[in-house]
Amino acid sequence: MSSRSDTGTAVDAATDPLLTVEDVHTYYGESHILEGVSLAVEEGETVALIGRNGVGKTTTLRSVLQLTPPRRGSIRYRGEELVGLRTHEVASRGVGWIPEERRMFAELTVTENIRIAVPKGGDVEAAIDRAFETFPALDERSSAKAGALSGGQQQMLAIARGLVGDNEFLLVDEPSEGLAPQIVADVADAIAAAAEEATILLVEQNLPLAMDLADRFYLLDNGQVVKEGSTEGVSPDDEELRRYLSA
Ligand SMILES: Nc1ncnc2c1ncn2[C@@H]1O[C@H](COP(=O)(O)OP(=O)(O)OP(=O)(O)O)[C@@H](O)[C@H]1O
Repeated sequence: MSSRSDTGTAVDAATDPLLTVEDVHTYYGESHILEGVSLAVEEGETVALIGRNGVGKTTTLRSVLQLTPPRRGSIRYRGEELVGLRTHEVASRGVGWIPEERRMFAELTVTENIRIAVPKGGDVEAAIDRAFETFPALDERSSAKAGALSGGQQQMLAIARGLVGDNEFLLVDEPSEGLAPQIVADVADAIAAAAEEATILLVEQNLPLAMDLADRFYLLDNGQVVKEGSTEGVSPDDEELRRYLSA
């Protein structure tokens, strides 16, 4: 939509979304996994990507990161085309990835893990202080080896590492996977804290969690978006969503 200012100049009232995924087709070999996925994430939003196992949620994140480059379609970040870039080039634009397996250095301490996630030239001590401020539970375990942390604490550390990596946009894959319900609540708090600092595209099969954390959602099925909308007023018991999510 565009409007006119008093001086009569055309002003673009709508700004581009931070991330625009348009008609993306991604394959593993001959397997056509994403069959024309389109979605958008506005700056400051948390958007959930939901859907049952194997529908293409992780593949969507991998497509954005150019880990599995799409064969067709467009993915724009701040208006710039990402398709054709290398993954490190996407990362250097401020796009961080928190994969399901929560990559970290098990033999290093919590503090060391955060320290090495700070980009070259960054203020390491300030970044560590800020991470511990955002995630006090990590502060309490600062000298523990990452490998000795609980699953929930490891997830928190993975999110903290994503944030200190100077990322304005985080792709978070299934943070609640394999965690006990009371731990999931802590991880939800950590994501909510991260959402204060970054825009988030969150893959999550835990519907109540996704609805709680996200402003909007996209429901994927068989490599296509079949439903999207605001999470406001959507019940985690929503029958249609549940039907799509049950295996
Ligand atoms: N490296 C790969 N090579 C071939 N097929 C793959 C590969 N990775 C994923 N797939 C297949 O692609 C499809 C989509 O997988 P994807 O991981 O994107 O699903 P998902 O929605 O994230 O589900 P999940 O929660 O199980 O990860 C699945 O059928 C999966 O078996």
